[in-house]
Amino acid sequence: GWGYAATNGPDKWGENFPIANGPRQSPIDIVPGETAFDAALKALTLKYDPSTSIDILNNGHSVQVTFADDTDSSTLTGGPISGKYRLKQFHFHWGASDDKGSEHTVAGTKYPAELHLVHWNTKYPSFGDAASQGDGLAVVGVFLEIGADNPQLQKLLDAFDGIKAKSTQTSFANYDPSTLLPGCLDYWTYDGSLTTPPLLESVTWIVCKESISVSPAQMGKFRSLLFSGDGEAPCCMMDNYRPPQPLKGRKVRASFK
Ligand SMILES: O=C(Nc1cc(S(=O)(=O)[N+](=O)[O-])cc([N+](=O)[O-])c1O)Nc1c(F)c(F)c(F)c(F)c1F
Ligand SMILES: [Zn+2]
Repeated sequence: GWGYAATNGPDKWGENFPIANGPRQSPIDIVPGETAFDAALKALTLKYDPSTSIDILNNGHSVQVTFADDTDSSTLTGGPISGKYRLKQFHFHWGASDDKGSEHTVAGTKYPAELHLVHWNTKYPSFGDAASQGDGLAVVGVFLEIGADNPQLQKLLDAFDGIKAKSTQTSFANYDPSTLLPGCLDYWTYDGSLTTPPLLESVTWIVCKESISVSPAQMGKFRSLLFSGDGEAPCCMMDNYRPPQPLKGRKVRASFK
């Protein structure tokens, strides 16, 4: 299957997923001087209910926290989207060292990690249906920047010991992902895709301008997870990011001046 190694990584994904070379692929390099402020863009409204968090999973590509999405308890509204989108999961992308790891870049700057909160449009009956529609998904991206220890992140990292290997998971209840959001929710937005196979072009991307902090030791904890399964030769989970893709004429709008 696909991964991030030289043999099955981003340069090879087009062999099984031809949309990899499509017109609205993600991530992209965001160049602030080339974005357009859009006064019509609304503020983001993220309403998350901690009781909807279910479990934390090493899915072999990232660490993912999954949420119950059978009711409108944890939703995204406002921002560039119309209607209501439900939170399905959040996960991260990170590097082998602190000088890389994010998927989106800002005028070429790479951050050590990037958080993705994946939501689906409730005008469709399920996540799977939404994922195949041009307006089906909305992913909020938050950059992690090296700085002080982040206590909210630490709750997550403390659960990693039970999910080191691929396809392991443990219950992870009462976690409020809004504690991972920056204080200011100014954002850039553009039409894009999933950044992992199946690379579906169904994502409205909402990338926060402000980052949250992560300490070097906390970054080390992310890198202690494994791509490999129990009983396989251990392979540290790192550099699980796709590099920026061609903009192909797309406009990036800013919610702020
Ligand atoms: O659920 C998905 N979550 C997901 C997205 C991204 S993402 O980086 O592409 N993203 O959008 O943030 C990264 C990771 N991850 O763990 O690294 C993920 O687990 N992907 C996904 C899928 F697996 C399918 F088989 C499918 F049919 C579909 F529609 C999907 F959308
Ligand atoms: Zn992602």
